[in-house]
Amino acid sequence: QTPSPKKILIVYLSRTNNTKAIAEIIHSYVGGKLAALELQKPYPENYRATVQQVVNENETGFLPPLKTKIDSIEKYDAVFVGFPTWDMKMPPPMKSFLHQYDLSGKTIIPFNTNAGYGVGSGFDTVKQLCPNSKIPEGFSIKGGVERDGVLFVIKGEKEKQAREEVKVWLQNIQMLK
Ligand SMILES: Cc1cc2nc3c(=O)[nH]c(=O)nc-3n(C[C@H](O)[C@H](O)[C@H](O)COP(=O)(O)O)c2cc1C
Repeated sequence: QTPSPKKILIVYLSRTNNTKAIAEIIHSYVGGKLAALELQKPYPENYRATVQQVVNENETGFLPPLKTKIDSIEKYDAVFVGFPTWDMKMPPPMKSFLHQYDLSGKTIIPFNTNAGYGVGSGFDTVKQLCPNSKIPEGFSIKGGVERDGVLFVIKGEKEKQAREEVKVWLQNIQMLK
């Protein structure tokens, strides 16, 4: 595969590594820089406590401060943004990222993993928070079900299948020649 000539950044949030695995698959096709979003104050280990905190943050519109800093965002033409579905929405830390950096004029490409309920309002929120960006069709795939103790699943056969689906998607949105 010929990588796209664009300068690419792949930013992702991942708690149990499923979204990270998709980020790495995308990276294997398009190259560029990979960056994990880390928080100044990480979420609790406990799933239920995390869900409760996220529900509260969504209610109040709290944007958790990020530890991750992206150097010279202006040099990137295309920014992939990957996040799990949390509370059927975009997780607050990805909202922090999209608020903090000026992404106008860039192509912003969303991707997602979820427990089988889909992306919810996550991709719509990308459109709302990046009104001056070009936003191609996003990619979403079933990942883990932490509620039921199912954590990392993008491995083995599932990883192979995800790799094929990602390739078709990247071709459709013309990020792969
Ligand atoms: C706080 C929290 C809330 C979640 N809410 C949802 C949800 O509303 N719908 C859904 O399908 N999955 C939900 N999930 C499951 C994750 O989206 C799924 O496990 C995803 O693959 C995790 O990605 P990661 O491994 O990159 O962290 C939630 C997970 C967490 C931790």
